[in-house]
Amino acid sequence: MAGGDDINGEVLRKRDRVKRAFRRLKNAIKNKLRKKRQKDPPGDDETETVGSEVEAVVSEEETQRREERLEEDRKRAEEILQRLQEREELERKEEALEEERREREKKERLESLERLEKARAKRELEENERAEAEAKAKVEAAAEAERVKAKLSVTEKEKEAQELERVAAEKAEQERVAAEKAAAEKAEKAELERVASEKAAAENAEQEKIAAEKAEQEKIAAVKAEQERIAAEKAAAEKAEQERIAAEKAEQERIAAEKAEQERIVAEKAEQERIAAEKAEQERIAAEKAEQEKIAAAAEKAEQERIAALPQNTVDVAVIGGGVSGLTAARSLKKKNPKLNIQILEKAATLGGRVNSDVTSTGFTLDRGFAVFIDSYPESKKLLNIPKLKLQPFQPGAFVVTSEGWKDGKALGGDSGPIKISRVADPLRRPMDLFSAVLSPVGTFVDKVRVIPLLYHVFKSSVDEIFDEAETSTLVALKERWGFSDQFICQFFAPFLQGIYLADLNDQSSRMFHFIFKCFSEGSACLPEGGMKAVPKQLEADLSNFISGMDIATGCSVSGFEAVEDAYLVKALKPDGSKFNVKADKVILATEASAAYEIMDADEPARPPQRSVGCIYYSLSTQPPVKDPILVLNGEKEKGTLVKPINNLCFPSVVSSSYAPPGKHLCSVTILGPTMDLFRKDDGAIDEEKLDAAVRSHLVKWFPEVGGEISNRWETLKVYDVMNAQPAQFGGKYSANFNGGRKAKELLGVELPENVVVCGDHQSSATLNGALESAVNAAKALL
Ligand SMILES: Cc1cc2nc3c(=O)[nH]c(=O)nc-3n(C[C@H](O)[C@H](O)[C@H](O)COP(=O)(O)OP(=O)(O)OC[C@H]3O[C@@H](n4cnc5c(N)ncnc54)[C@H](O)[C@@H]3O)c2cc1C
Repeated sequence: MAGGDDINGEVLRKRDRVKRAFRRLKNAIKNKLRKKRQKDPPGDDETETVGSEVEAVVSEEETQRREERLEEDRKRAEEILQRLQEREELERKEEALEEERREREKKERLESLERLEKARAKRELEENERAEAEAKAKVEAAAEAERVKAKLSVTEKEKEAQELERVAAEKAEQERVAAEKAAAEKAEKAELERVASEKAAAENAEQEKIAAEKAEQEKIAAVKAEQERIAAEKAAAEKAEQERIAAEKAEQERIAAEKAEQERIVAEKAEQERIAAEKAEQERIAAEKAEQEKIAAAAEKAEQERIAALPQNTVDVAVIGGGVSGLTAARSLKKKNPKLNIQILEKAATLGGRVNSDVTSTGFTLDRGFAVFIDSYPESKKLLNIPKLKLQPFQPGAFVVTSEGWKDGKALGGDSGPIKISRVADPLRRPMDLFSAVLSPVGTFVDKVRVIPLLYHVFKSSVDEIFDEAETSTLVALKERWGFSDQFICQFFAPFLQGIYLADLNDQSSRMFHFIFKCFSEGSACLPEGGMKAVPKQLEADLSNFISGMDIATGCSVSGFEAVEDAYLVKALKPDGSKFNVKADKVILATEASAAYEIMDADEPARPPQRSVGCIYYSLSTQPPVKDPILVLNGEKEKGTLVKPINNLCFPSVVSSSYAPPGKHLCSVTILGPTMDLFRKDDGAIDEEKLDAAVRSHLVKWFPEVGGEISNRWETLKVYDVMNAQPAQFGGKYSANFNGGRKAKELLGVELPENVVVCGDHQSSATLNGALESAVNAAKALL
């Protein structure tokens, strides 16, 4: 029995242990749940926080975008709120599930406990029943034993019966013990089974508990994971939100910066616009001012022009051009009618035109191109006070430089021979030269004889008769009419006449040849004291004798004239560009032909070609190589080349000492226009150094005895390059003529308006005489 109590006690202890274990498990679960709730309380203020943060970053300045953002924030906040509510709901559901689970577990445990209690009660009951059965069996066995004993005592049989009874009792006892033992074993087995079952149940329960705990843990882990997920989600959402806010903030900052930049740009632009507007305004004001000034200036200019257009001088006659023809025309008019008011308008700074000279600072007089005054010019003799010019004559004839051999008037050819300088004499005027003239190597003896009929012809013929003759070229006249040899023409006539007419003998008129030969034969080539400018100076001085009514304006270039009322307004410009207008009843055009065409704004149907010439002056401190006042001609066959550029030369200071200061001499070298052109540079100017070198080299060949002087000591004073020196007057429509042969009312094919006449060498002959003559005719025509 004691063993059975132990078993029962053990079962009860085990049951208590199981109960305690369940209680601990239950409490542990409760604690865990409570702690979890304390640890993760539901976050009610999240929405507010997010909302406030959202609100905090909202910029007041963003209007539309801000509203949009607010709307987005609001939606986002709602989403978050909804998510939180969902999470709360989820948690509530989880709690309910948890509660339900707990209830279910509790119920299961209670049921389990009830089952265990019932099993225990059943087992107790069975134990009791078994104990009662055992006790009953014992009582019955005792009663049987008593009955057997009672029977044995009666008889042997009874003894035997007793023995049997004892054996039976013993057997029964053994059986009882065995039964008890079996029962005990059975009970023990049952107890063991129960214990085992309890153990198994406990283990099962423990495993279930562990499983439940594990499940709980898993659930907790799941919840935790879910919470973590939610937290992560929340963190991610928060992070995303923060990032979004940060991005938004950055965006806002960017926008703000952009806005600030835009504002700055706008402000800058506005400033620029303001400056530009200011500038434009200033420019407008300036332009307005400029316009006003322009208007004022234009008005002033118009006024000036109006005033300028008014004639500065109102005269009877305006003479355009202050060369010898213009001066002579004015003087002729004044002599005929001293009451006339005359205005001379001259383009250049000085009067005289092509007859002019410069005086150097060292006292040399340089005519602007070699020129001579021929004292036998008929018009000069009439118009000028010849003695007053203090003319100094050249010796008649010339020195001629030759270098080639000739035979019977024909060139021998071959190389140049030795240089010879020979005199070509005029034995009629210098009988002492007869002998040398005959012996001179220049020309043949026949040539010297043939000069006599030529001289006779020009002596006996008047100028009119000469100009009435049939006109040929000079070359034709020399060769065919007078029969001169090539040698004589080449050595004498060519350089002599080309020096006067600046053109080939082919391009010179036979009339002009006869005329000039007559003048040279009857008179002398002279140099006035003080140079050729003495001629216009005398004319100018004559004009100044007229006390009134004679105005001379130099530096006034006439551009044209127009008829105004019954007069002409002659328009001129002063050197400073200001206008100088003259109202004149009558006009004399006394310019070169080209200028006259321009002033008349006329076509130039017969504008004559112009001849040009060059001249280079040297100063020398020693005696000149030619001591006579004579012209030196280049009689070489080849002339007018780069190495033989000289056409003729003279020493003016030997003719007239006034041309050079004391102790000095002046050498004048003439180079014809075509030869000058050989020394022209690309810009048209003369390469003076090159020309000078060539001339000096040529001079050294002519005068080798003073070659060193020429090369080293002669000083170059000036080079004159005279374009438009003379109009060509042969071969064209308007050849040279004489004594009013050409009307002063017509400018080489251009009819002139009423009260306008023209004069100048182009109207007569291209000489000083022609210019004077044309002036007289023009004056006559005007009055
Ligand atoms: C280098 C040289 C050597 C000469 N040698 C000799 C010689 O030895 N013997 C001889 O007889 N002749 C010689 N002559 C020729 C002689 O000098 C001229 O035939 C003569 O001077 C012509 O005079 P002119 O009045 O007709 O013309 P110019 O003397 O030319 O006078 C014309 C004037 O008009 C002016 N003029 C032009 N245009 C205007 C304008 N728009 N408005 C106002 N004024 C204007 C000019 O400035 C000039 O002063 C030589 C000429 C030159 C150039």
